[in-house]
Amino acid sequence: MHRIGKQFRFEAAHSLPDLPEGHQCSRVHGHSYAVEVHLVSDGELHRPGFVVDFAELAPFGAHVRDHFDHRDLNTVLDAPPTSEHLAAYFYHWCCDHLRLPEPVRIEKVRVSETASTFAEYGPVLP
Ligand SMILES: Nc1nc2c(c(=O)[nH]1)N=C([C@H](O)[C@H](O)COP(=O)(O)OP(=O)(O)OP(=O)(O)O)CN2
Ligand SMILES: [Zn+2]
Repeated sequence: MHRIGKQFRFEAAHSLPDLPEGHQCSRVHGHSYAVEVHLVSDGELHRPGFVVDFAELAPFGAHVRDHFDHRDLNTVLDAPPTSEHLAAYFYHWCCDHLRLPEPVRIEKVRVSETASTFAEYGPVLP
């Protein structure tokens, strides 16, 4: 199997509802988010030796830039803007919008709010 990925970064604010009183994340605060899109393929490489050109992920970068960078994430997502909900949203966006040749698949999307945390979302493996 070949695995490739690309990282996208954006700055945004959020607050998280339904947390115990006094929890620091119930206050509005910001993160420098990192989003990684991971692709996997068990097919042949394409010249000059690509699973796909990383440039095929450019539409995702544009979506992140246009709709997430320097935004209040509570007004962007329909769900509380946790790392988990963001990872699921980005995974489904990539599945719906990226045109990837068979047998290339989106393995998972990983979202990090900080250098020490992450959440991943992808299909259940057989
Ligand atoms: N499972 C999750 N837990 C938390 C999330 C989340 O999205 N998923 N988010 C938060 C907050 O957004 C918070 O800003 C980040 O949490 P945390 O890394 O705990 O915050 P710190 O940078 O202050 O971490 P320290 O190690 O305590 O410095 C919370 N939890
Ligand atoms: Zn936060």
